[in-house]
Amino acid sequence: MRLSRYFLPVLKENPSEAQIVSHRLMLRAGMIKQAAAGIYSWLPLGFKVLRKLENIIHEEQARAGHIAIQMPIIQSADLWRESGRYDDYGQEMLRMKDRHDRDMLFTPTAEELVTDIFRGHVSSYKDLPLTLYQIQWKFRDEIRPRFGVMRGREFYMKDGYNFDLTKEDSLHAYNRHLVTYLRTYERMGLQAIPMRADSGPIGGDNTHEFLVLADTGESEVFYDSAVTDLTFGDRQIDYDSREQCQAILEEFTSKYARTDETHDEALFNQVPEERRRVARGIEVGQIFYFGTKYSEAMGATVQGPDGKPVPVHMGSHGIGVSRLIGAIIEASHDDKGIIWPEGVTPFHCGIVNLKQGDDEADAACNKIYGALTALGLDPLYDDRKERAGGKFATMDLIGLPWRITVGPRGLKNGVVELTCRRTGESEEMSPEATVTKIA
Ligand SMILES: Nc1ncnc2c1ncn2[C@@H]1O[C@H](COS(=O)(=O)NC(=O)[C@@H](N)CS)[C@@H](O)[C@H]1O
Repeated sequence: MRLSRYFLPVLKENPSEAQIVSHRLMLRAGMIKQAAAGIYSWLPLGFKVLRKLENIIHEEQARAGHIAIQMPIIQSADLWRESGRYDDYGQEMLRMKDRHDRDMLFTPTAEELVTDIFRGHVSSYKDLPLTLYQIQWKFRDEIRPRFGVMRGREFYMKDGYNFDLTKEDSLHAYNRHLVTYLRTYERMGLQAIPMRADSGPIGGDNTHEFLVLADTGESEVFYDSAVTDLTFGDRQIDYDSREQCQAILEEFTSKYARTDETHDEALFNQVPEERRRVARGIEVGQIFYFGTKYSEAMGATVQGPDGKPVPVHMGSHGIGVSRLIGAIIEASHDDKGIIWPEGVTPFHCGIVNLKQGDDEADAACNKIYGALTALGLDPLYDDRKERAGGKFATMDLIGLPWRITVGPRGLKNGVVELTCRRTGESEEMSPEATVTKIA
């Protein structure tokens, strides 16, 4: 992309309404623009990152054999009356009436809707196991939306729902989701620690939240520091193997790690004192097992092996996709701006022309741009007639992992400068060498 033809409305000043660094940087880098309290327009740079996160989530859900669907964002209240949640859900639910005066609502989550889809089409245990998921906008009328996309009212969520014949089968689905989440977050450059949590309005008594440690996190967490040494890496897991998925659950959740809602001081004191940590975290996902809570209420049964109807065992599993962008920035920034992990960066590298309009410099930039694009990499070429300092400041602010700086002086010696955003280190090399180095 050439910056002269892009739409990147960066801000020079820190917006006064931003209280945490991710909110401040998302506004300054021209990623979002507030449309109303807790509701944002996603501008090109932010929207590009959102789609990168979506792609990673779809890949990891497919790897686990979960099937993508798309459910509506406006739902009928009737389904929620069947489960009894229409009244229970409280003021967070945005309710409305259509022109025929029918009660409708803006989906805060979709257990009822997906159960209705299931009960209408699946009737035999032979069709199980089945996990359906979507990545879809949600609305929760938070009393105090704040911190930008971190606690919005309209937000983007991956929500997945598993349907199984027995509790054991459903707990395997739970473990399988834990495995996919560990790999998903690591691919985004994050360490998200699974912690015992409270199930809240979703229900059930078995749930883990995934938290990214951050001083600005809304959740208070208590954990054994040994959990921060755990990494999933590129393990090859057989997602159908109960033993392998159970072993991952035990490896990543046997040490003490809990949110304040489930914290147990006595248990915590059994952790060696030098390993006890109290901190704050950002909840970027949660997985639940809630048995037959919705299937019994809504008559979602299958014919069991003995021919008798069995209400299916279910769980639901969410990832806060828009919140993740804030979490990644909280975990990866410096005083000059964002530092995108390579797996989620909006552009692979920036190209800065120090003398736009100079034939040799322009030709070199176009050549590098063409070579990177031919390799499937996505460069952002700052071809504006702007002084170097302003171009560097923009590149640092938007946080691309690499910057290639091209100027007439360097070219006379056959070199350009390659700078790594994370370390700030620069190295002179030939234009061809920079392409090879960052490909
Ligand atoms: N107000 C909000 N703003 C941004 N992200 C949110 C908000 N509320 C929840 N989330 C994100 O959405 C994730 C899933 O939400 S949840 O309530 O825990 N789970 C569910 O809704 C389940 N139905 C998952 S299918 C949370 O872990 C969090 O990362």
